[in-house]
Amino acid sequence: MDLQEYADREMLAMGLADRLASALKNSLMVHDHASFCVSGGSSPGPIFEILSGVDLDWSRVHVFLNDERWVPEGHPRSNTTLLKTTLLTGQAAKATLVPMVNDAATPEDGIPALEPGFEGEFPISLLLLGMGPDMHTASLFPGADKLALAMSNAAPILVPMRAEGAEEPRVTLSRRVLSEAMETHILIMGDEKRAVLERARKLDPMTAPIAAFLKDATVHWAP
Ligand SMILES: O=C1O[C@H](COP(=O)(O)O)[C@@H](O)[C@H](O)[C@H]1O
Repeated sequence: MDLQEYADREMLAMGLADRLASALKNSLMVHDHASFCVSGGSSPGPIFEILSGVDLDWSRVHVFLNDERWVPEGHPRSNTTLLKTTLLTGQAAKATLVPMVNDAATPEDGIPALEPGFEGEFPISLLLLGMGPDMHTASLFPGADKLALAMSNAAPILVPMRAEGAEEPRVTLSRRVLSEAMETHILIMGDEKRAVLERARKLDPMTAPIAAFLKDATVHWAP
């Protein structure tokens, strides 16, 4: 694991946005499109806002989430709404969004129509992950009902997930497709998450799902 520390959150947002933009440009030099898989939640908004103004060929970038909360678009907890309002505006409005939610009643009902949208997106060119204070990443929550399936080598692309720590049913990309990404960055902020990450490094991925991604990742942290 490579750790990149920043003096504050503003420096982190600028530094990480710059790293992600460079990685996308490099990927577009050698591939017809870049698949950019991003986290949701409360942390990445400022990075997305900076990235949305970067001049690159967004028309060749396919953007999708690590995971989604099974809520309608426009809901305050919708990761898709976060993406649409912070990243997919300005220059980046030309990017293609691969949907991770639809109007089916449950993730189980919705997944069959969503999975074909991911054809041609793997391996992921550039992966941005977050981490919750319970060591979950994407919607790979410790103790979740389908965690064993989602962490297995035989996992499908998308896995429905329910967990005590999650407020609503979720859909998540499986560990298999996330861990094959060409380049991985992890965003964490605050002393609590830093301490949690240090603990996670010593644990197995079924207890600390973020541990499955640390080996080849760059972790970006600010107080
Ligand atoms: O629920 C989620 O949580 C994690 C961490 O989010 P944060 O609010 O603590 O930054 C996020 O990476 C994931 O995409 C999201 O669905």
